[in-house]
Amino acid sequence: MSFAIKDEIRCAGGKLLKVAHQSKVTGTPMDVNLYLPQQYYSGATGGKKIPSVYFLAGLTCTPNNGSEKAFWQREADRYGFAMVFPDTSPRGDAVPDDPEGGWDFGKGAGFYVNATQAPYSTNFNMYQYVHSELPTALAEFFASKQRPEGVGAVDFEENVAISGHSMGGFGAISGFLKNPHRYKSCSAFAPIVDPTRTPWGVKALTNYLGADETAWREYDPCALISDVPYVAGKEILIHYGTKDQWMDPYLMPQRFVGLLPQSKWAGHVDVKMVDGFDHSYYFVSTFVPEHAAFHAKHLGLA
Ligand SMILES: N[C@@H](CCC(=O)N[C@@H](CS)C(=O)NCC(=O)O)C(=O)O
Repeated sequence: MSFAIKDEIRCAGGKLLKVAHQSKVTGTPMDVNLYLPQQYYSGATGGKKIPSVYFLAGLTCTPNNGSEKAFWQREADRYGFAMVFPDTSPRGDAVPDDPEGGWDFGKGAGFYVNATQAPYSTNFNMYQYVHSELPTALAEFFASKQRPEGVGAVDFEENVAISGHSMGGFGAISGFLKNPHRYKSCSAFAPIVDPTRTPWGVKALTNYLGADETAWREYDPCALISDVPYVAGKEILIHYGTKDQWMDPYLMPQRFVGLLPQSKWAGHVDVKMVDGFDHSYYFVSTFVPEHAAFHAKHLGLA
């Protein structure tokens, strides 16, 4: 599968590539931003492939929000990992949107699930897109590219970690717990962890998966943290700001946090409440260095 490189921007010690490709699972063109760190260009990896961190953005976002405002790039250079910033939904005139005209569902709000309900099921297959089609497509594309002498190879499929913000934090945690062998580590900034009981989650899951709540369990962090057996060595790091304007009733971490001590993941999920921070990328960018160090450790870089 081929990607068109729309822009290649010098950034920190590497480059930010804005690319686009035709997705089979969404049936639409998809934009993706990639950050290739300085080690990619210098080849200074000791012969090892450069691992990747996937960052899933929140409601209303495109691949640009995370790559412009989260400041992952210097951290990627520090440890030597690539960043993948996918879009948050399929887009285009043929893609059905929120009939209510809201920004919390439809375009820009794919919730990283595979929709089963018409008319959304044709395009809104963001779970399969992010966790399967995109990594395979990136691996194939980079394998097919002629690498100049000394340029490092990137691992988009095996030595990989996942992170996300808000709706993207939900996508990162649910994707990680549904595939606990696939990602080395998971982190989230202000994630929606109780989607079956909070307005953004209920609206999205009803429309994408139907009114039968048993279908929601497949993606629900509260259900998954209780049901999924612990996998040795895996950890989840989560930050919330105490002044997050969406905390109540949209994010609502209380039930998830309350389930942790009895869960199989007890002791392996670190939820940090940080005083005075809100929901914005000022909050996200402040804690990206801590998340980068966490992922670097799990990716064997630190
Ligand atoms: N109406 C607001 C609310 C949605 C919102 O807060 N989105 C968060 C994620 S849940 C976000 O990252 N917004 C874009 C940004 O801050 O760059 C917006 O359009 O941004």
